[in-house]
Amino acid sequence: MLPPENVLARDLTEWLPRQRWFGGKDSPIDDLSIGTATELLPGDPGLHHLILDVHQNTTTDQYQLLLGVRRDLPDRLRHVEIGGFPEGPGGPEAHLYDAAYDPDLTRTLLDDLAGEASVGPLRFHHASGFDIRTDLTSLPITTEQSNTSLLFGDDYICKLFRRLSSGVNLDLEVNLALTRVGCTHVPAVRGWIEMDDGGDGEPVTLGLLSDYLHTGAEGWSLAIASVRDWYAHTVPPGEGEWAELDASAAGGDFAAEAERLGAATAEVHQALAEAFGVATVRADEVRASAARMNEELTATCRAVPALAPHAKALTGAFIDLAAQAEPLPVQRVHGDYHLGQVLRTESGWTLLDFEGEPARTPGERRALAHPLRDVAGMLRSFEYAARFLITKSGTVPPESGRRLETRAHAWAARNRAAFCRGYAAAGGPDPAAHSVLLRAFEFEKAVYEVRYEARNRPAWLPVPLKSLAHLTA
Ligand SMILES: Nc1ncnc2c1ncn2[C@@H]1O[C@H](COP(=O)(O)OP(=O)(O)O)[C@@H](O)[C@H]1O
Ligand SMILES: O=P(O)(O)O[C@H]1O[C@H](CO)[C@@H](O[C@H]2O[C@H](CO)[C@@H](O)[C@H](O)[C@H]2O)[C@H](O)[C@H]1O
Repeated sequence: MLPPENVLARDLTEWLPRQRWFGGKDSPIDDLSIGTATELLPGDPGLHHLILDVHQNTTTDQYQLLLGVRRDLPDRLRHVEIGGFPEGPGGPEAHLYDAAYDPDLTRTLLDDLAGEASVGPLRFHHASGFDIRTDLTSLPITTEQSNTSLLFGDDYICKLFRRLSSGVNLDLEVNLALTRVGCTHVPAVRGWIEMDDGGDGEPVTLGLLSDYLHTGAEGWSLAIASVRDWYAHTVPPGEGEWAELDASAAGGDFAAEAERLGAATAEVHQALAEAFGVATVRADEVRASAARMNEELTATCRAVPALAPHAKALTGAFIDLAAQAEPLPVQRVHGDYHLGQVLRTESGWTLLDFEGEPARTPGERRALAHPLRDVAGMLRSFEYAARFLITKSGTVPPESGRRLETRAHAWAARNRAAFCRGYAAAGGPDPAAHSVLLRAFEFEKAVYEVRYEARNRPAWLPVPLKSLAHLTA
């Protein structure tokens, strides 16, 4: 049983803005209502699937929540408690909580996927001919995420999309299409959950079950380990400045991996072109894109004044793009490409999360783009990795800021070059031959990052700002 809608809506309005994956943190919630409520498991504990309609300013976003209801809430679930009902002097009789963290309830998802269940408006599917194991216990992963993913044993990862959009989810669509054309750089899709109608006749994807690559190491962690080694690599007495050190001599050099990652990226771009086709944008459309990049810059400077000192240099890159505009080939791309979206397994690099940037509209995320847009995303990520330790921790050697900055720059430059080399050698458009386009894409992404960090992780804001200070100097 659920509490009255107004009580539930009140509790959720208070709880939602504190969630990492909530995309509307920069303005208050004007109204919240329950779009659909579907009972997936009756009893105590009980499981309900909710779609929340969240109204902010002039927009309404839909979020998905698995709501658990228990009479007694064990301590292990206290941190995900949302509220309780009915309210009374003796405390609530039942507790409401985020059921993604409750393995007693999430096993229902595997049962429903295995059985291709239909429950109310929810449809569960498995990949044709694949038998889903149902004897696995879930564990939520703890990385920085826009969605919530559950590990089922060592076998599967189930991504539950938090903010929903109408139509087939990009991640599902792209993964299925890449698998169809034989691309081995994505994990196999084993099942998905969708809802009949998002209000406009289109289905809405709610979840995606894929093979869990349990031997994989995240690109971000590998890169950070390499940067740490690079900072710890000390100069033998009397042998000069850090800047003169040979980065290849430091333990944990990442350049060979960066090069292989560049090659895998080019192969995925070719597979995306094969699966979805290639189009051409006219020169005037490229000029319009450059103008949009600049408008975004202006708006972001207004929202985050710390960006303003870099505005002139950024505008210069967008003006150069407009001035040299020519027709460009465009295709489906990753759209939010960074080191947290790639896993190194024993057989090579795997790409994850084709959903595009969470702060963009569904239309913007699906838009075709020149493949160097993804290359620019990864170059930004090398900048982030190089500067993360300087900005975020006090554990780096006690050297002066200038020397650390020099060292950060050397790591980023080495890995940027290796990635681009691998990308071009594997048949991608040569980044060196498109420097104006690449710079504009990189600055566009940096502007997005400044806004993203200001909204979601203010403590990270100095990371893109410091890198911009360097790139625009
Ligand atoms: N198939 C997989 N195998 C192993 N780990 C995965 C897999 N898919 C995702 N992950 C891990 O989960 C993290 C978040 O996944 P991602 O799809 O990027 O979620 P989000 O859209 O919420 O950012 C990844 O950075 C990776 O560490
Ligand atoms: O992975 P998501 O699809 O949720 O992407 C969003 O969050 C990312 C951070 O988790 C953010 O990426 C930025 O930070 C990364 C380090 O954490 C860095 O490697 C990226 O280069 C940087 O852009 C991403 O921009 C955002 O859309």
